[in-house]
Amino acid sequence: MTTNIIMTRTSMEFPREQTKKVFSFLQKLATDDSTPGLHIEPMHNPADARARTGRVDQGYRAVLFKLTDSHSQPYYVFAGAYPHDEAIKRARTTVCQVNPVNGLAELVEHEAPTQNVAMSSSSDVRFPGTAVGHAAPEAQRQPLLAEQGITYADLTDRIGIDPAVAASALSATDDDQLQQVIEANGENWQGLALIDLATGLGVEEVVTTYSAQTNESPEPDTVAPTSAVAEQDDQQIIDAMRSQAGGAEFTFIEGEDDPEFRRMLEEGSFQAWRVFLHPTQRRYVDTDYNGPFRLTGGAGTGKTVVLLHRARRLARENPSARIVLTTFTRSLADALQAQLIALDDEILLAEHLGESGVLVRGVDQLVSEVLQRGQGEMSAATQDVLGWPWESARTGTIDRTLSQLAREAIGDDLPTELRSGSFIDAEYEQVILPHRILTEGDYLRVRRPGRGVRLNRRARKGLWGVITAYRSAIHYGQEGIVSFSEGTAIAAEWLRGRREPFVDHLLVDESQDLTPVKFQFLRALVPEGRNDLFLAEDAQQRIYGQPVVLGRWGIKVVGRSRRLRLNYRTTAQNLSFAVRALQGMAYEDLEGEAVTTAEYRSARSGPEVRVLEVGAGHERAEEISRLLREWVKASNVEPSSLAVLIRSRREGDLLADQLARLGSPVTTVRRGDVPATDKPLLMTMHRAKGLEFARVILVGVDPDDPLASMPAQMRADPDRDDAIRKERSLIYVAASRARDVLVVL
Ligand SMILES: Nc1ncnc2c1ncn2[C@@H]1O[C@H](COP(=O)(O)OP(=O)(O)OP(=O)(O)O)[C@@H](O)[C@H]1O
Repeated sequence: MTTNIIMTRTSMEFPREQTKKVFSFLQKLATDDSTPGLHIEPMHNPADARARTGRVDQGYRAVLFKLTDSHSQPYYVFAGAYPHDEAIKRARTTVCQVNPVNGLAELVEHEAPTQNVAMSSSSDVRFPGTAVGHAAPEAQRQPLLAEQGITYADLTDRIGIDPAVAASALSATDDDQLQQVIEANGENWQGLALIDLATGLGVEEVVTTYSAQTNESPEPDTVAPTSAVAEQDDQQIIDAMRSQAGGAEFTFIEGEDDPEFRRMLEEGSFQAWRVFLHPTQRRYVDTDYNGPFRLTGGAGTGKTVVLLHRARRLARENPSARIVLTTFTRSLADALQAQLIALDDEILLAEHLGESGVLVRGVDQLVSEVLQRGQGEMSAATQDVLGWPWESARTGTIDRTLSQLAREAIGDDLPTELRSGSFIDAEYEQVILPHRILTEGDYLRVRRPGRGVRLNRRARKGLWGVITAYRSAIHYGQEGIVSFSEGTAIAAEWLRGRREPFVDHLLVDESQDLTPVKFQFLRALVPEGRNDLFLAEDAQQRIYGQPVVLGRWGIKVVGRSRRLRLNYRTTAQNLSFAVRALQGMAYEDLEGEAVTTAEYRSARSGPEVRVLEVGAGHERAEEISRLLREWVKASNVEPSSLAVLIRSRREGDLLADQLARLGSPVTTVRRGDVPATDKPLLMTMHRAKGLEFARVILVGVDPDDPLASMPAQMRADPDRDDAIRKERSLIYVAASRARDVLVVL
């Protein structure tokens, strides 16, 4: 008989070489559970009579739970594939149930996790008889959770955590110990709830997050918590798994034709992010907001994943909606589009502004399209931005740039330290363009909050002289050719004057890198309303531009902005190395609020970050070549998931030549897409933004001095504090690209 398969979030984590066999096993199981060779067998003396094992190959077994619904339809919960003995042990000791406290479906180990976590003798927490460990010298420290006032009863009676797990968790005195408890218990909702508590989330909020009721099941009655696990019938468990809250851990494969199943078999891989969202991520995907909403979160917390799911949700709800998904650059937008298709290959993609479906483009591409649409109608907009009426405008290369003119500025009105290209470009983009300043008088009066350097009257006059020279250069240059930032401001003005909007819902990734004119443009692109603007940002990953406060540029965020805290990408070791680069530096988000890293956590652990001291030049290239060869040989990593990240393009080109000569050729990634390749990748740290790799070699970074790799000319920037902030962010961005292994040279 055809069976339904229910997959669990962590069930797909088996060695790569088992993938084909496991998929083939699941395919046969979905067709008929009596297929010869599957060997679906019950257990001797199991903790749960529903437990079964099935034969994947000679040495591997699948762990399953067989449920039968009220129409006698069979369901198999696939709980993973393991070497024979481990599979038997897991099948005998795991229970499939509805948690009696919170109504969530779960697979729990019946035996207490045996943790050697030290228990504090000074704790006033009462542990049950199964408590583990004894007071060690180190245990004089306060247990981590008790320090926040969290009690055993909070964990077990209010949140629903297993008593033995709660006891072990309460005795952990630091993050590492808590991590051990979480890993020993299998990566389930209980671990996620403990991570949330450790990041400072209150018990009440954790109760709300991990509860079947508060996550609005479509049929709340059917997933009501039961008082006795023994009374639960299979239908109850199936309903709990099918509820919205259950979707964080369980997914239903409805026969062989199920699209996710089909793609899993075709692609030979299973991607958890497409299916299992953290309850907090799910909330930001599904909630409607009356106005702009801002989602913040550290590197790898799944901001992009939320945006993709949200775009799909909006598109499914209203197929005629015009949805735009945008980000800082064109290549990141291309990557977003590829991920969107990976999430849903049937999604309707739009080609142009104003079409139904999801249009995925970089902000500059959107600006170009708007300028194109406005041909012949731009005179009011160009008048407001540049001071003369041009019917049309398009972006292009300006003959005499601001930087050149600043360097050439004569006379003593412009102090030498302000003759920096990056400073005057920033002044133009951050102050002059967004305020639409057209005269010296306006510039002398304008307030410049957020700009690090104060300017007196004389300096402002000097700078205005450069701006005037620049604007005459464009005026007398090729008519209608403007820079990208000018084009963005002009497009924003033109959109403001139009009645017919092009967009219903706008979703923006990497918002921290956008300039004020880009925010003005985005605000003008979508009319105010329900689900109009959804911005994802991480202030600590800002490696371009200047700090921006949204409210100043017409974007009024609705309610309190929200934060994702759980890092899905990197191991705890890599994350902790990455955040070290930010220490001692203050960061503010798009609403001017301070950002800290204290609450970031990773659910996975891995090897320590290796820091190797090697000389520059040939020695360095040899070390990298040795590491890459070693990694390529390891059978479980694709060469293209290995990356070498370096500070400058010039250094990168040199290194690529050296590596080729040493017999370790790499593919250098410049602008544009990441090419398909069977070689390891080499790129600048800037270029790696938004990407991720299994293993990373970070070249030329000193962990004790994150500014050591900062180019000399940047140290001389008049806005030095901000340049330093960005340099630290760059190391944070680069180091947080590594999923499993990070080596720093
Ligand atoms: N619910 C989830 N289940 C499994 N994996 C997830 C989940 N959410 C995110 N991930 C994975 O975590 C990684 C980081 O996700 P994503 O790129 O969305 O994070 P981000 O916050 O946008 O990161 P960054 O700001 O560093 O670019 C990806 O590999 C993604 O697939």
